[in-house]
Amino acid sequence: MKTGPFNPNLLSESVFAVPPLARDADYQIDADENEKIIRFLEAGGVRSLLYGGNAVLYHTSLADFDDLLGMISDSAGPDTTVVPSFGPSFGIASDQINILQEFDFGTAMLLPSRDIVDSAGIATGIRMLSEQYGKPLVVYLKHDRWLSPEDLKSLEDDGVISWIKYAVVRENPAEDDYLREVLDVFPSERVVSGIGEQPAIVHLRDFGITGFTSGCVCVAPRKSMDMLGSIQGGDMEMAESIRQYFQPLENLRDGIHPIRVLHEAVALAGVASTGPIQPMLSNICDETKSKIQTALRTMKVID
Ligand SMILES: N[C@@H](CC=O)C(=O)O
Repeated sequence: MKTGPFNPNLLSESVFAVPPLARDADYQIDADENEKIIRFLEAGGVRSLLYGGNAVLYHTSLADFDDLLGMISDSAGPDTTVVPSFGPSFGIASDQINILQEFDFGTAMLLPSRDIVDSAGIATGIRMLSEQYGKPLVVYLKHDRWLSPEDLKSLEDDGVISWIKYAVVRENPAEDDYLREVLDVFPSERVVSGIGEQPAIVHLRDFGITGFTSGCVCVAPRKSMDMLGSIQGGDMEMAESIRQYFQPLENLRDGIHPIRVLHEAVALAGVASTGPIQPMLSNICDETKSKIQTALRTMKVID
């Protein structure tokens, strides 16, 4: 794993893969299977990994968190940057920082929660957690106006934000007043589109933000990296064709459940055996599996 302070220049150099987390039959983190996912991504050119929602870290125990950090530190290649996520509750986040401090990650992302929070309180939480960690944190904007632009600006002025994952889902990503307000107070070079390939062209081309995160990259890393390169090189026709390439799987994720479908898709694509998913989620049924196989065939990921 690449260690040392997080370098924001990396945000434009690789798609940020957001992998599922493989577990064995006893629900323990399966280091071998997770390493297969990491090697597959690295072989496709990916150099940035974000363990968060798709790894269901919202529900992880402190012991699992420790195992996870050990596993990803050991498994990621020397040129691969890894960002783990923690939280979402303040108390758990604070306990997890004690564990994070035993490892050499450049930053970590606070998972968002919509319940029992308000903007000023979230800002206080981010400030205190960053101070405890001694490093700036990744802020995950998943819900509209979760953090006001004023609070964001004051956090940026205090130097506690590493970068922002912007993932507020809009029917039309081109119409997004909150994203414009965020970009009025925070540098676009440190904002990453956080909803996969589908809104990435609009976010990068029209809003000028930097890179994108993706779950689907875990079944076709080279394609997703090519999409990033096409957008950056101004070949929007190619970028659009790759966006459409990912649609069959993304449509299933949108229609059923993005995390549960990705967890199985990675297994059905033959990348690694992902095993049982972390409770409070459940593995998908056979009917959904066969829909995923059809999508993967359309994408030519499997025969
Ligand atoms: N939610 C997106 C990007 C990751 O955060 C996905 O899973 O594709």
